[in-house]
Amino acid sequence: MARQRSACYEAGFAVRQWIDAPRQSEPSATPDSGSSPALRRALVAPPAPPPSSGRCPSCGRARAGRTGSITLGLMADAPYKLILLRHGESEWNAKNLFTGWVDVDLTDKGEKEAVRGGELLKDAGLLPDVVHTSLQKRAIRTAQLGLEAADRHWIPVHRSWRLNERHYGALQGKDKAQTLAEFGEEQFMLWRRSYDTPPPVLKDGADFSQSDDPRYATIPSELRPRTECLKDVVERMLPYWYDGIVPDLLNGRTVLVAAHGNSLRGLVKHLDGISDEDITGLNIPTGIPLAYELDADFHPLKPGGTYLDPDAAQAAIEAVKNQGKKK
Ligand SMILES: O=C(O)[C@@H](CO)OP(=O)(O)O
Repeated sequence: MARQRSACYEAGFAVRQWIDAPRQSEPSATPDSGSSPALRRALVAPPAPPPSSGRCPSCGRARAGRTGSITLGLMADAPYKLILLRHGESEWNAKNLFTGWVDVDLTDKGEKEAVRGGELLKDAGLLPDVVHTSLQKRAIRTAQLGLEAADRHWIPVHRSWRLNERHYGALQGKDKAQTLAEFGEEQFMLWRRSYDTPPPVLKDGADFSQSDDPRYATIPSELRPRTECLKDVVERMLPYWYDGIVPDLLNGRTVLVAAHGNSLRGLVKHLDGISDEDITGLNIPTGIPLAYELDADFHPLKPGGTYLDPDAAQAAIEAVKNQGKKK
């Protein structure tokens, strides 16, 4: 897979600078706050910067450096632990329908996959400290079932529409095999897997539109998707990666992201630096945790991460790939 790290990496560097800066809203720790001298030094004194930290390795621009921030004592060292989990089989996965933002539930099989996902986490000793999900039932329930199985049902939960499945536009509710037969393989694959060709727009108020769904009422109209290609998903997901998830990683938390086939494809593309061409061939299986260890610049130590059940993942990836061909 070709690595491609340009605009996104730049954005990461910019956000890293923001993260490194002192935050107005956090309580300030001062030398008078009653802590031990060693703790006070750790909180207040800037650490000696590592030799390579003066410049961004990608663009050569000067780094901001971590100076005098009260977050210093809270920063954890890499590697950071991140687990990605696609929801278990949904009712519309089972029916082979384009789903997108339609809020369908898990099937019995999907519930079992979610529980198994949690058991895999427990067996691997990879216990999440915090979970991030979309606003969609299939991801929310997968996270709950998986965390119960791992005995981590009590950890903090954060949800964002930015982790939602890709909005499938006017294809939402359509049968994949019929769509393939009607439009031909080339058009079908362009809509389904190309990086930058969205399906036709789904008009507000049409069947399977979410225009009146109260959970999306606070998204400004111009940001609310009516169709999306993967590029659109990456663009709306990355702000949440940087603002919602990266701070948890920096604080040393093991982070579980329970989301969807295409929002996770977008995140994997970003993490692994996969090119726009190569991402068309990447499919994510339902219910099998994908674990990453990330270095200080949030690059995977092992490209592609590690599926906790690699054999099952391989079989499930093939099944996702061939979905349109199902009769
Ligand atoms: O229909 C959908 O929303 C997605 C995920 O189930 O399908 P695909 O894998 O075809 O992108």
